[in-house]
Amino acid sequence: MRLHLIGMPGAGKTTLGRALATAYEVPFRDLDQEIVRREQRTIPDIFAQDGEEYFREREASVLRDLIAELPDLVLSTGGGTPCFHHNLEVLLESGLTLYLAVPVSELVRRLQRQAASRPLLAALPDAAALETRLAETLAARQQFYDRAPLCCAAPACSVEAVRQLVERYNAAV
Ligand SMILES: Nc1ncnc2c1ncn2[C@@H]1O[C@H](COP(=O)(O)OP(=O)(O)OP(=O)(O)O)[C@@H](O)[C@H]1O
Ligand SMILES: O=C(O)C1=C[C@@H](O)[C@@H](O)[C@H](O)C1
Ligand SMILES: [Mg+2]
Repeated sequence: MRLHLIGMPGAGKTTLGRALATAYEVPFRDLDQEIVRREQRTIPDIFAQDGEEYFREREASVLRDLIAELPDLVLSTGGGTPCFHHNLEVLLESGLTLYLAVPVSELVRRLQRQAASRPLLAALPDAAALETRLAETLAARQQFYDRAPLCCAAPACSVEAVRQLVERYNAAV
């Protein structure tokens, strides 16, 4: 089984993905972490040294590599992954994709202390600016996220809740 998690930065894709992989007893990969491993530098460094376009190309190619390599996989994507280089089509065709939906107010709470490690959110002066940026980003990305066949909304999105969603989905198709 391949299960892909998509959603905004701070939605909990990495945290939940790791727990789901343990529960399903399949390998876990985090796309951001795989890019960092292969590039031997952090995401802020990649953005600063080579720009977002380069990052998006690496993201698209590492995504395709992981899917080709691992028939069983829980994959946590980056927040922007489904929105570039036809990655959403790749995700939809190669596994079951779940959108982890979290309100902007909750994302602000979670990301306030971590914005510096996320280049697209760095250098914002305060929580209000972070909230505006996240709301604009979500508005642009919603059309991609909404194409996932499964959606789980915070705070109900536990490992058990996702397992039930997947079970119901598989029984229905
Ligand atoms: N269900 C949850 N409830 C509260 N906080 C959470 C929950 N899941 C994750 N967090 C916290 O929110 C922050 C972001 O979580 P995480 O890194 O898993 O998100 P992400 O979706 O992978 O983000 P990114 O797209 O930036 O990689 C972390 O500090 C994490 O501890
Ligand atoms: O929302 C985004 O576009 C990003 C989210 C992170 O997961 C990283 O993939 C990177 O910082 C870009
Ligand atoms: Mg993550």
